[in-house]
Amino acid sequence: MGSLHVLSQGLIVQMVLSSPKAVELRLVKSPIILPSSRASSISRQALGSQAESARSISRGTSRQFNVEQGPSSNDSLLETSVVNSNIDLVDFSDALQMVEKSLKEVAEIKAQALAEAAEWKRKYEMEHLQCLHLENCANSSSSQTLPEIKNMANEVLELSAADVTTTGEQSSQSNNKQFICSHSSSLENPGTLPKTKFGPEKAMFKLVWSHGLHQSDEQRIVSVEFGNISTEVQSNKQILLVWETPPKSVVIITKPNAPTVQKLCKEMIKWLRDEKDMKVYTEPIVKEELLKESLYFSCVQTCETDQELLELHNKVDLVITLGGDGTLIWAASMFKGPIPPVVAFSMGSLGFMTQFQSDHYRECLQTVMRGPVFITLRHRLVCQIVRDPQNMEDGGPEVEHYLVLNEVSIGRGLSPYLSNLECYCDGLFLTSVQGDGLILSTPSGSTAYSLAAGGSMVHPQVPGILFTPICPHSLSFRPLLLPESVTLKVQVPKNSRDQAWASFDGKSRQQLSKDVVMEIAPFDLCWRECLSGNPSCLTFGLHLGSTSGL
Ligand SMILES: NC(=O)c1ccc[n+]([C@@H]2O[C@H](COP(=O)([O-])OP(=O)(O)OC[C@H]3O[C@@H](n4cnc5c(N)ncnc54)[C@H](O)[C@@H]3O)[C@@H](O)[C@H]2O)c1
Ligand SMILES: Nc1ncnc2c1ncn2[C@@H]1O[C@H](COP(=O)(O)OP(=O)(O)OP(=O)(O)O)[C@@H](O)[C@H]1O
Repeated sequence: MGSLHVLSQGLIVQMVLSSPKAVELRLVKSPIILPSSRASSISRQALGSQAESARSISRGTSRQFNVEQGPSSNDSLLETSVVNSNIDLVDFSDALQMVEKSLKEVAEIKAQALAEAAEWKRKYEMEHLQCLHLENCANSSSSQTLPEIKNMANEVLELSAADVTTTGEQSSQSNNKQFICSHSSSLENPGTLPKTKFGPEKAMFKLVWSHGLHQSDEQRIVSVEFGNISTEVQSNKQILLVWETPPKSVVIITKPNAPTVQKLCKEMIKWLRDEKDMKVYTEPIVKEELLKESLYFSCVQTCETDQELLELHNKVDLVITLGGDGTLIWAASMFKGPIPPVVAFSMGSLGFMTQFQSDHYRECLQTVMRGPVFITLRHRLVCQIVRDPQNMEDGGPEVEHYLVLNEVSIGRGLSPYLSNLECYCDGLFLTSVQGDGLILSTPSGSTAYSLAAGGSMVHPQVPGILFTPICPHSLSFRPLLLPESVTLKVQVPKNSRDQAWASFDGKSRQQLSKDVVMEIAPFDLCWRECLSGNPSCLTFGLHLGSTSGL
């Protein structure tokens, strides 16, 4: 059988492959320490002439070394064997590299297959859930629950997710980019648009992991299942949005009653229409104001009905906000499902989430429209208020739901008493909050009200729900950071002295009396959207820098 010599710390060890499964190690000469310079010069000289014979050894042919002759062997014999050992090591290392490369290829193919399988599973599950939901609807017209809302959202997605495929197959196309999703891969002929329910004006884009400078920074998606992406290592990467077809339509959301904002809005519309040939949407009230100024603005599109507003995400490629954080929150609240990428220009007082300078809007929009650009994916929470119909006096809706980008806050309102809120996490009793109230916040909202109440600042890429008490009475209660997968329930107990009030991103105050239950869960369309490759992806907070703002 074959034998291989290894020089290790001055010892020559012979590895003898005595049978296909057994390797025997023999110490054949010890200790011989060659000066490294000498050994390497011998190696270099010998490499050319010995290479072929060494290769034949590594291939398992019959060449043998004479070093076993023992102490009587002369120096040149030893040097030759050392040289041969080095050459063997080179070949051995080459072979190992080939094995490693093959293993990597196999792992990549496996990851692609897993991703594909998971996507099919996800589609099957979505269809299954849809069927269940339709059956439920047919069986009863009872009040909606949170999972039902999610199902409805999924239905919206399913409608939108025709003709799309996910990541895997494209990943080999680029050496330094890993696809998260694409929604153009089903296009057989790149010149034709896919048969989706989106208007032809909707642009195509894909999301890719942005790699660092080093090859070792590569991330691989190993599992793509029901809205969850698992990677081999934790993601610390920015995500790149790459346009596959140029964006063609934008909606501009403006802060009201601000003359500078109105002025810029007009200027921006003209630039987008005349120089970029873009379709521009605004809110109806903004269009009315514009038309008072000039008939030129009759080209501006708007959403007159609620239904049109619901479908806006299918029509626009970008959302532009002109205002402060409040305007960005307002823009988010307009979209009940996915949100197209948002470019937020700072024209407010603080502008924590509005990082683009309005003075340079042309350069900025040009860069965004050209792509690729970094994006931050931000999650929202869906909050549902469920009222007991028997205790309802005014015949209002039994179930109401709200989407928040920042937080839902529950407080004592004008009541002089401590508020008392029973909190459950995934159905299990968590705690009873006694104090001024409680804030349930997203990582985006962690820098807003929650921060003022002593909560931690959480980077938007860290998934979680912040559970922050407001002025807690008990010293034993502290802010918590919960996983984003949980569903929280908050209830005013029967023995509470007064009712509570909930507000959503600082708006839409709702009374929470003792019969009311409030459920809060992540509105997890975000990743799901990306994965399903929906062109109207819920990507949020487009930015040009390499860091996302905290
Ligand atoms: N004590 C407080 O700090 C407090 C009290 C009530 C509401 N708020 C926050 O105000 C938000 C509503 O904002 P608005 O602009 O419509 O109302 P607003 O006009 O009253 O502004 C509130 C302030 O909060 C800032 N802000 C909003 N979202 C932020 C975020 N994610 N990170 C950092 N700062 C943020 C705004 O820039 C603004 O300066 C609510 O969601 C709530 O978080 C804070
Ligand atoms: N398009 C809109 N329609 C109705 N209300 C809006 C609209 N845009 C913003 N608002 C509201 O106007 C208020 C002020 O807007 P915004 O927060 O953007 O300005 P600001 O307070 O000057 O800036 P900042 O939030 O950065 O301090 C907010 O409460 C917001 O909800």
